[in-house]
Amino acid sequence: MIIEAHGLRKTFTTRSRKGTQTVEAVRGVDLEVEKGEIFGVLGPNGAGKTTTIRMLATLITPDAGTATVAGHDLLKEPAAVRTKLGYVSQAGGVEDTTSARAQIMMAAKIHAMADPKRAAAEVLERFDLTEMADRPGRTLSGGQKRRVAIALGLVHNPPLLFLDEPTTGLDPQNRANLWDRIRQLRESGTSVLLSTHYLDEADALCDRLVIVDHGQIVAEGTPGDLKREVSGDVITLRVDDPERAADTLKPYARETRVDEDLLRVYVDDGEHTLPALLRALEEQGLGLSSIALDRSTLDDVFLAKTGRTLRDAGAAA
Ligand SMILES: Nc1ncnc2c1ncn2[C@@H]1O[C@H](COP(=O)(O)OP(=O)(O)OP(=O)(O)O)[C@@H](O)[C@H]1O
Repeated sequence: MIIEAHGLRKTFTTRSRKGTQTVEAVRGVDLEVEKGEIFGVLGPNGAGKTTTIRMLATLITPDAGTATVAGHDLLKEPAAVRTKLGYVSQAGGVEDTTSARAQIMMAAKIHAMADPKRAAAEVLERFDLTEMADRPGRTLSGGQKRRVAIALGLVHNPPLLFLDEPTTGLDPQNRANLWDRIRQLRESGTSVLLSTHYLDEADALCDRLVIVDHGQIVAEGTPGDLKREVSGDVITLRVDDPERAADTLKPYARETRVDEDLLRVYVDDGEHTLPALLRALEEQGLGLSSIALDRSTLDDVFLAKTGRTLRDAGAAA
């Protein structure tokens, strides 16, 4: 196990002229991350993902809880933990005026590496950055900057890398490219803990994940397990009277959910259930304007656990 955390908590108190405001950002989080896996923390904006990562990366101290990170006690041996991890923040931390090479060499020196020049050259090559390594940071594209940020986090070859929302703001091509690079990290033996509010990212990239909402874990497992737990298929119907349609279709479904004029029907086998559903609606004289059959997604898991979709919860799914 590369991370084992129990009961992590963090409350922020801010004081302003309007008074004191308290936010319980993380409310008792347990995490177990295996060596060599890509582990995801999926949740909407403000769910507590960054706070959780920052606690595990020794950047802020938990109010309660214990953790062992890369073999060291988080609270008693923070300096030792720090030598074992790379941390790439949401903002990325790439400077505008200095070159990627200079920034990475500086990071190598901070980590007291024997040959900073060589270490920088190696990691630049690994991330296909050699060609643009000597240009000022501001001249790099969004995708290139993100690669430099990850290279900065990896220059000392840590066994564990934290990536806070690594692909936010990237176009689809750069996202796919970064996903491949994160997978390559796993292949080279690096354990990765990443946060994301993208369902497809968690689904495509993570070996296991937790879904967090309001500072708590609401579900945990492999993407496949989580989706199976919710149900096999989702039939989404646009009907005249969704509440009455839900009552009509209940006998055929594991679960039904009404979301404004949409009715979601969770079933084991959509293809074979669909004809019976259509007959039942027709018998009840319920008008139907559209129908879709999909495999359940992680958003259905989120919906089942929290009563909201990730989209409703404020994330760009
Ligand atoms: N330093 C701070 N002071 C006060 N409140 C904070 C601080 N840091 C985070 N919070 C609050 O704690 C809650 C959790 O924030 P956090 O950044 O961990 O969420 P997140 O899941 O990473 O969200 P996002 O996806 O938007 O980054 C939010 O309500 C946030 O406003």
